[in-house]
Amino acid sequence: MSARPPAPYDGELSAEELRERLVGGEIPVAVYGLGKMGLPLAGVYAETAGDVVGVDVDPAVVETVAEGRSHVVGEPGLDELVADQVARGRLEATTDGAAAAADARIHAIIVPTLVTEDDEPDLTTVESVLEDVAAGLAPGDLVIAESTLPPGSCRDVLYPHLRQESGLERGAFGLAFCPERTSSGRALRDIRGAYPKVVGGVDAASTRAAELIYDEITSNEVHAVSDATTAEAVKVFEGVYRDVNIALANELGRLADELGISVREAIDTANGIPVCQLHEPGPGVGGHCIPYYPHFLLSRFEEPMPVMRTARELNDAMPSVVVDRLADELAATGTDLAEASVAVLGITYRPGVEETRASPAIGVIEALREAGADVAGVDPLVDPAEYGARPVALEDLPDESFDGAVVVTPHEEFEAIPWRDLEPMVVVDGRDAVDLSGTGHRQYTFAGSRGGSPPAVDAGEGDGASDASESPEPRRTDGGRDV
Ligand SMILES: NC(=O)c1ccc[n+]([C@@H]2O[C@H](COP(=O)([O-])OP(=O)(O)OC[C@H]3O[C@@H](n4cnc5c(N)ncnc54)[C@H](O)[C@@H]3O)[C@@H](O)[C@H]2O)c1
Ligand SMILES: CC(=O)N[C@@H]1[C@@H](OP(=O)(O)OP(=O)(O)OC[C@H]2O[C@@H](n3ccc(=O)[nH]c3=O)[C@H](O)[C@@H]2O)O[C@H](CO)[C@@H](O)[C@@H]1O
Repeated sequence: MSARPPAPYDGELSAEELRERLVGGEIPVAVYGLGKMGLPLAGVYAETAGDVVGVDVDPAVVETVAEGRSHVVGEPGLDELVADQVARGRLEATTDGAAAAADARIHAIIVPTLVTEDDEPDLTTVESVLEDVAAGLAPGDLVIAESTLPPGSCRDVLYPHLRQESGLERGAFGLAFCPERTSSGRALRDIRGAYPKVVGGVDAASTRAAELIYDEITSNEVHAVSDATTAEAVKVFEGVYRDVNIALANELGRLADELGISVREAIDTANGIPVCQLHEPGPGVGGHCIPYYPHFLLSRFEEPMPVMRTARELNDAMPSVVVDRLADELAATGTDLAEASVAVLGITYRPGVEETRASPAIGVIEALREAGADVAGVDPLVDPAEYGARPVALEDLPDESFDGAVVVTPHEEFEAIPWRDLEPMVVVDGRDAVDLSGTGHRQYTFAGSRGGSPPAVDAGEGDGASDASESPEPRRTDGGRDV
């Protein structure tokens, strides 16, 4: 039986030896999860370490990668990287996680960590990967968790689970939390070094091993923190910061009508000093990062967290806020929302990203249907029918006649919408993404436009000139739900 490859954790290798073995392809790596983040990560590990097996439970994903193709859309450079690394035998793919674990010495976990219907962190997917890893774990191995986790998970869940299932003693293998600070659409750039890489181990040897490995992966610095829990907190804090600040922007955006200004213009101007970094108002917060991370704290600890809780509730209410604005604007034209036909433009949570988890469009569709409206959906990446909206192809929009539209996620394909050819309607633009001046449509831009127009500008006026004295009656600003 051939000797096992060098061990990254047990300290037998000096720092220099570990680096040499890693870049020399002598330390096999398994990456569990080949999704929007996992496939780019596996590709970068392959270009660095040269002996990588990607594991995924989806046979279609594995088949695609094994053929040297990427199933992830909208990631510059990923198609070429996967094709090159697979062709050179540096990257393989399998559904057999236990077999991959038996051969690997580094085990990187990057599968989804979501929340249950009760907003409890859901680690079942991570735990299913732990079963595979434990089946092949050997003394000296290093396990790296990249999936975002509630603080304390490596110490209290992952490490005990791995010890119990593998039968290995404490100190026989390493575990470090090394969060993915990556955004869809720029994953390779981020993983290769856009930001410092944070690493934190369950013990000093785990931190050391992770530090040495990521020093080869990233061109940026590697920031070793005190322990795994600190590293887990860093990642969750980044997300919570964003959720709370988006909520603040949304709360300010809702004031635009009563202020009679463009809050977006005011935010852009206020952000002209470093101490102020207000975020973008919008129709809500989607994706499987930001809406979930606050629950990794809210559900786990006794200390009251009113700011995070209120921010989450406020962001969750935003789809109803924009639908209320549509109802008001339609009423101003004599149309009852309950009798209206409405197109929802953009179902995914961000432009160009094929992801609908927690997308604000889902809340907008639900609120429109609850109001009795006839709801259509337009999206180049997903089928609106799967989200309760009648699918309409972008090119068929001129053949339709809607009373209203809500711009939720402005895919770049929407720049081709021939607004002048569409029947006049009320358009609620949640992202300040369209300029309908002179088109005959009645536009309401949530929080106003960057150009300085307040939210409600009749297309006929064109320049949006108005002041508070002309602003409409103060509106109910909580989406019909007391926040
Ligand atoms: N997407 C982002 O912007 C982002 C950014 C930073 C961090 N993250 C973290 O990375 C995690 C993964 O994100 P993603 O966007 O790659 O998710 P994704 O949904 O795109 O991909 C997850 C992949 O894991 C596979 N999978 C599920 N269960 C598995 C199992 N037991 N074994 C092996 N594979 C399994 C799925 O088939 C899928 O291909 C997130 O939950 C988050 O914690 C995501
Ligand atoms: C490494 C990692 O975990 N990366 C995550 C990833 O997050 P993500 O891909 O989930 O995308 P986000 O950009 O956070 O957007 C989430 C939702 O919030 C809406 N939004 C956003 C900003 C704003 O000012 N106003 C808003 O309304 C937006 O429309 C969307 O629905 O990248 C972010 C950096 O881009 C990171 O910070 C974030 O940790």
